[in-house]
Amino acid sequence: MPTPKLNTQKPKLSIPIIDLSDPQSTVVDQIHHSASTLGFFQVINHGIPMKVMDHVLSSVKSFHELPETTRMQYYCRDMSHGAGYFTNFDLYESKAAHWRDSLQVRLGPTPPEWEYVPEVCRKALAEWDCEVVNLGEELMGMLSEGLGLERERLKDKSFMDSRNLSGHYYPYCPQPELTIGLKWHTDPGMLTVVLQNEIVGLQVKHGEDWIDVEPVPGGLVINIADMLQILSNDIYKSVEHRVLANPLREPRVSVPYFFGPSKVDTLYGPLPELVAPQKPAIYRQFTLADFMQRYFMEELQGKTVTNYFKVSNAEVTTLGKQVDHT
Ligand SMILES: O=C(O)CCC(=O)C(=O)O
Ligand SMILES: [Fe+2]
Repeated sequence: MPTPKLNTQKPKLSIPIIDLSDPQSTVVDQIHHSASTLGFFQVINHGIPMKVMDHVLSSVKSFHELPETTRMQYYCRDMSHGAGYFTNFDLYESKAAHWRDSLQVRLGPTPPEWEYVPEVCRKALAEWDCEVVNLGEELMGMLSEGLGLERERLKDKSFMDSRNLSGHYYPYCPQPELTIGLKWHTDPGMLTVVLQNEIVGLQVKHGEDWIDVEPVPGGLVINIADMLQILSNDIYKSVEHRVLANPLREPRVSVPYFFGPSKVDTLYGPLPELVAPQKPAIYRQFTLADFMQRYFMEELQGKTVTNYFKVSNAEVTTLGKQVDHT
């Protein structure tokens, strides 16, 4: 009898789907587990009506499908009015061009000048902002609890008052293997909530593998970003992700909504509650201005920014303060 072949293939990992209508304590555990491992999860039964989600996706899609001359009225590569539209957002800096167009809107702390936001999207995006702010606070509350902190701790405005969204459009790419939709990166802020249509493309790094984030009807993708990894002293993981160029005729539409801090001169670092002599701070303190400057520098060099702010072994710290060896 032939010996049965050992199945050496690894089981296919998938991004967990968390049902927010499950009992709170289960949800907190599941969110804590996903945030500390893959750094990504999806939520369903989050309370945001499907109609609102569909409206956001369809209005973003409509904008990107307007005649070029109409779209170009909104073309703007800086965010001085709180809105911008650009093809290949990092065209002037990146080594590889991205096969994607993006509409970008800053929602907070200062609202956009709405006349600079494409008219077809105004209503849907304003409505989306209200819904996602609530969901974001809810999630932050549960992420706080997962760390054994007061529910309100991470909901603090100083961590989440910057709110931005992108309306990405990934059109059909004739040679998808030769380019990318969006290069690998980590998100700089605290937490990202991604609404995506039914076209797959987003992938998350896990070891040497890339895991597809399969679209789930009514689901929203949540990922931990760099600042939250740092604040949690590496308990939560900000994980690299990318989007493949779209090989399908149907466009891929996605709307990530980014929460983060906004005060450029406030000091950030691991929360003192999460630092103890046996759990020293992994990161030093820094200002948001330092952080953002580094984010773009490291990105250009193909590195993640969090490494840059790590305390070197010689300067192990306790209670978030540098230990003075002199
Ligand atoms: O398009 C997506 O699904 C994700 C986009 C993304 O990762 C980003 O804009 O940071
Ligand atoms: Fe991202």
